[in-house]
This record gives sequence, structure tokens and C-alpha cells, in this order.
Amino acid sequence: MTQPHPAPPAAGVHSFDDFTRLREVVVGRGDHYTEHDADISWRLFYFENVAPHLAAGQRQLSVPQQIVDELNEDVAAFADALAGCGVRVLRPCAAGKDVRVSSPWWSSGATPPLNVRDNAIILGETIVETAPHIRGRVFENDHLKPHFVRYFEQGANWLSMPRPALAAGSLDTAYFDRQGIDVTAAMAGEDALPIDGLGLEMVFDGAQCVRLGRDVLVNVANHNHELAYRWLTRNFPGLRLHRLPGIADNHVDSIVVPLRPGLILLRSPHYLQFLPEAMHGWEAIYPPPSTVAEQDYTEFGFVIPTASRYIDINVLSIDENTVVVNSLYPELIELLEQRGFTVVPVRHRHRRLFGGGHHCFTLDTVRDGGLEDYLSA
Ligand SMILES: NC(=[NH2+])NCCC[C@H](N)C(=O)O
Repeated sequence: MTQPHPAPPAAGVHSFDDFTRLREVVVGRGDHYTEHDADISWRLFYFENVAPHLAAGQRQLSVPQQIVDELNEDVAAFADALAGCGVRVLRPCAAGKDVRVSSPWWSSGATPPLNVRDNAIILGETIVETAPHIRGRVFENDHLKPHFVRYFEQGANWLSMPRPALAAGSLDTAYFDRQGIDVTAAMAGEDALPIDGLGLEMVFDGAQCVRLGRDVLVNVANHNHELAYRWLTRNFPGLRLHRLPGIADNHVDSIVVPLRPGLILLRSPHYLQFLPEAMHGWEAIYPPPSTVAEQDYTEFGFVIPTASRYIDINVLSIDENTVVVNSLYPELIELLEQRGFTVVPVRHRHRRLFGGGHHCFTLDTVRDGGLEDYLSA
């Protein structure tokens, strides 16, 4: 587990999958994450998790400082654990307090760079900045730019999907419409301006992809994503992209988590049918029920969950035999140990409150694996 760091790869960035030996990783930070700005873009993104809790028009949702401090304690321990496994850990610069971001069409509260999995994806030796759905996230990658510039200087390629304007009417509700879920109440109170003739834009998060060497699974749940899927196919002709047909509203890393070639952690058997044919022969393991009681937040008053109860599936692999798992999910630890994995337990107390688990908190920029063909073995 504590192998020495090898010479850096020629391009600086080299990351084709989620499970070969991890060498270098960006770990997000939650400094000043004391508020969610529940604008329309935020409400629609987190609709499944937040709709039952939110009153119409409710906009600034504060997170108690104690919870933010505990989050940052857990994130710091996570970064230390990765360093202890011989991984080079990079951090974004810290967000400022109460930062607002504006465009000609809207204004919103900025999201700190905690879930660095979401706004960028490493595809081989290319950094791809994706096209945020949430207005407050449009400048989030700026906190990682010192690393991106350095990687570029070392030879990495660096591309950005077109930055969406996120004007009124840019976002597609088709995923919900198909299920007969009415999101009009959540969408009421839009205060952004429209752009004449714009319509639906390319909008997509890195965490909608699952990287498997030559193959990348891409969750396409609406026309915003469809445009991004086309962008990916046009820019990465050397990769085989597989469409996951709207298996989730957006991110898939609490649903489909490859642990090594041939073995996948899957939220439930329901999702098997959506995987590419070649993965039907893979063994799937399913998350056991958790017996640890969820934290009771009543003493803090109103606290809103932005992640589902499945968020602890969101594990981070150090290599094909070593996985970081939330220590508050001993049942999953036991299951993985029975399967021969070495588990690195790391506590993540407030995993439901900040939209992400250990996988979401990271952007793995260097792993050993290459353009392997795991799907035709
Ligand atoms: N990269 C991420 N932020 N992933 C988090 C996915 C969380 C998922 N929406 C859930 O509720 O379980």
C-alpha cells in the first residue's frame, strides 16, 4: 500500500479509470460551506433529495458552523489517509466567505470546491472542464487552476466544454417529465434573465461518467446531457462511449462503482440491465443495509440533505485491492474485507449534507492504468 511515488508520467496527468493504483489526487475543501443558494439551478439539480424539504421561494439555506468544522475535520483526515497510502495529495485553494458570482443573466452564491469530481474529468492525459448545471458552480474550477496550469505545462491536454450561460430556460426537465414528476413548483420564482432564441444548452458534470480504460459510461438523462455526450464523442474519437440511458438525474457514482476489472459495486440489481452488454458477465456486489443510525440533526434546526442514503457507496479506490470506505458504514467494510479487499476506513459524518462522499471529494489526476480494453477480455 505504501509504494514509493514513481517518476511522474510524461504528460503530468494520466488517469483512465477509477481503480488502478492511485498516485496523485486533488482532494476538495469545504472552507466556508456555510450556505446553499437554493436558486432554480440548484433546486433542479438536487430535486430528488431536496424537494420534500424545501418551501417555495426559500433561497439561502444556512449550514451551522459546527457542521462545517466537522466536515473539514473529516476531509483533512481523508487527505491524510490518502497521503498515508503513498498518494500525492493536492488541494484546491480555499474559497472565500460569502462569495457571490454573477453573469449578465443571473447572480448566485458560490459553491466551495469540495466536490471536485463534479466540474472536471480526467480522460487519459486530458483535463476536461465540464459544463456546470448549478449557477453557483460556474467559477468553482478556478480554485484548481494552479494545478491545471502546471499539468498543462508538463504536457497534459486541457479542454473545456462550452460554458453554459444558464439563463432562464437553459435547463431541461425531461428526466422528471418522463417519470410524471412535476417540477414546476420548484422552478417557480426563476429570477434569471432569458437569452432570446437560446433554448436548452450543453450542461453536464464529470461525475456522470464512469471511466474504464478505453470505455467510458456516460449518463444521459436529458437534452442538456445529450449535447455533452455529442461533444465527448467529437472530442474523444479514441474512446468508446456507452450511453447509460438516464439511470439517474445526474451523477452516477453512488450507483455504479467499478472496483476492479470484472467486479462492480452496484446500488441494486435493477441497474444491471443498463450496463453495456460486455459488463453483464461482471460480478456485482450490492451494498448491505446499514445498521448505524443516521445522525439526528434536530438540535441544529433546519438542515437539508443534498445526497441520498446511498451516498456511502461512493468509495474511492487506491488500487484494485484497496478501497477507502466511510468508517460509519461497517457493513460495507465487512463485505469488502470478505471479498479480499484491504479497507482504509475514514470517517465522513455529514455525508448527506454536502452532496458528496469520498469519491466526489476527489479528482484523480494520476493512476497507473492506461487505455486498457476491459470490456472485451
Ligand atoms: N460526484 C458527486 N457529487 N456524486 C454524488 C452523487 C450523489 C447522488 N445524487 C445521491 O444522492 O446519492
